[in-house]
Amino acid sequence: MSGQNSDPMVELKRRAAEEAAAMVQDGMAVGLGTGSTAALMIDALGRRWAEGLRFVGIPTSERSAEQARALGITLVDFGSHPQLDLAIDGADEVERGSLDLIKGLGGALLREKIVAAAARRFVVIVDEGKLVDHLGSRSPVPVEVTPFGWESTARQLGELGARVALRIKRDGELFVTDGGNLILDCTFGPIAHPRALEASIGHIVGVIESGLFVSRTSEVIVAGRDGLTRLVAA
Ligand SMILES: O=C[C@H](O)[C@H](O)[C@H](O)COP(=O)(O)O
Repeated sequence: MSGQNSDPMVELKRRAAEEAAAMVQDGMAVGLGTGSTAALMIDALGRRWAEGLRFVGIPTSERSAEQARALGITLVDFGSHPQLDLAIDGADEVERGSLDLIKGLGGALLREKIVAAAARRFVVIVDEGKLVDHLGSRSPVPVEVTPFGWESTARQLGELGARVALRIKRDGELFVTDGGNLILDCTFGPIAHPRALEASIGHIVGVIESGLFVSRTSEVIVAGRDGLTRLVAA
């Protein structure tokens, strides 16, 4: 994930990632997101670590833990750090205005949501293609469910109006999360009331967590062709 890339959008994402990484200060406890954009941010933090910055990180996935460990970053857990100063992560969709999110196309939504909920500030880094007027316009809502009874859980998600697909990897194997669970990708189309939908999904037995992140975002750094824009929730 590190190194230079000639794709101009990757370069812009790298700048957004560096801007977010610059928010980390000595002594902070920092949530480390998951995905291609978050990986650029962890790389940027690795460079700052090499220059002498010292902080502790809680990773949102085994992938991010491995990357951070390889860079020498000290990792901790919630036992010693139940509250974080800052969490930085990517997203699959960002709703203009509210800055509500869909996350979890990479399958890390549960740990990401726990980390975001534990952080005083939650900063999101995306390219401009992730901005939408209504969540669900392009992305399904990933829902993490227990393997036991997933078919029944899927049926109930379908009753909320979703087209439900069990996530399968390219090699044909089941996608299993870091927590040993399954993902149901739920296509609702444009979502008029994300908060109500998040609550309805959360009430279904067998659901562990959904990828709807409502009222959690402090700031979004958007990488666009015209440069970086910082958005704060309306
Ligand atoms: O589970 C994955 C995460 O929610 C990612 O933050 C999200 O999928 C965005 O990833 P990327 O930066 O690779 O588009």
